[in-house]
Amino acid sequence: MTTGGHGFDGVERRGLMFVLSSPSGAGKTTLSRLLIERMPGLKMSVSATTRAKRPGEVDGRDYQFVDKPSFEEMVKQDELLEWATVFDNRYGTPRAPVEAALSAGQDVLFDIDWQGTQQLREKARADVVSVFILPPSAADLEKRLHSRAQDSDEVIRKRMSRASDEMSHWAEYDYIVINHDVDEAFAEVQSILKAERLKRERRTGLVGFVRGLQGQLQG
Ligand SMILES: Nc1ncnc2c1ncn2[C@@H]1O[C@H](COP(=O)(O)OP(=O)(O)OP(=O)(O)O)[C@@H](O)[C@H]1O
Ligand SMILES: Nc1nc2c(ncn2[C@@H]2O[C@H](COP(=O)(O)O)[C@@H](O)[C@H]2O)c(=O)[nH]1
Repeated sequence: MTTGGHGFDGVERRGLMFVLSSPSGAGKTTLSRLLIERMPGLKMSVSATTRAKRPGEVDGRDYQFVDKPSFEEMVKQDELLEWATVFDNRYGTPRAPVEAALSAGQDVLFDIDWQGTQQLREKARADVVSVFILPPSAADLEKRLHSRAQDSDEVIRKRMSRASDEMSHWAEYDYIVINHDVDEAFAEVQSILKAERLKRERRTGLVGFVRGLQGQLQG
């Protein structure tokens, strides 16, 4: 995968893929929206899904809503960077917008499950930074799913019964954030992104930058 661009301090670096996963309702969407609003240079990956649109969701903004045959065609044409079946629906990451953003020097934010994260890691280990969001308690998780008021009791029951399964993958992630309070969890996730942007190994322009500094010192 081609990644490239400039850091905010003018030093070239490879773009990164910033992944948030969690059991349903722990707060990925909330934190993703804040990150996109407040972190320049970060672009949201809009997934394709076969699930029904929730009230208030907008096609192309929240998801690309597609039917099953269209999803299968995307898989067949290798248009998805990763895909998985989650809660009986298909979800996948369209490849082209991610590659375009990374090539343009942007970082890309993903709200995807553990299966998708594993697939991204297999494709681009060095460029994936993964964060697992945990709820403070099971009771809070259930309360959040109800307070979102967008899923039926049956759907919420299904999501609660899958939460333990999803959570069993926590140790595969680079960072773990417990979302007690949105502002605190946001500050933690933001710090992770800021620090990862400064990692030496993805700052491809550092050698030249330091040589330039040394030249100035000698000259
Ligand atoms: N720290 C928090 N305290 C209280 N409520 C929260 C907190 N974080 C998120 N919420 C609320 O919990 C609900 C679920 O959050 P959100 O939709 O962000 O979860 P999610 O992880 O994206 O879920 P899904 O995987 O189902 O898309 C929302 O109503 C959101 O406003
Ligand atoms: N592997 C992928 N998982 C995805 C993708 N887009 C979303 N998701 C995950 O699905 C569940 C349910 O989402 P919801 O919007 O129906 O509540 C959640 O865990 C998402 O992270 C994707 O492209 N690939």
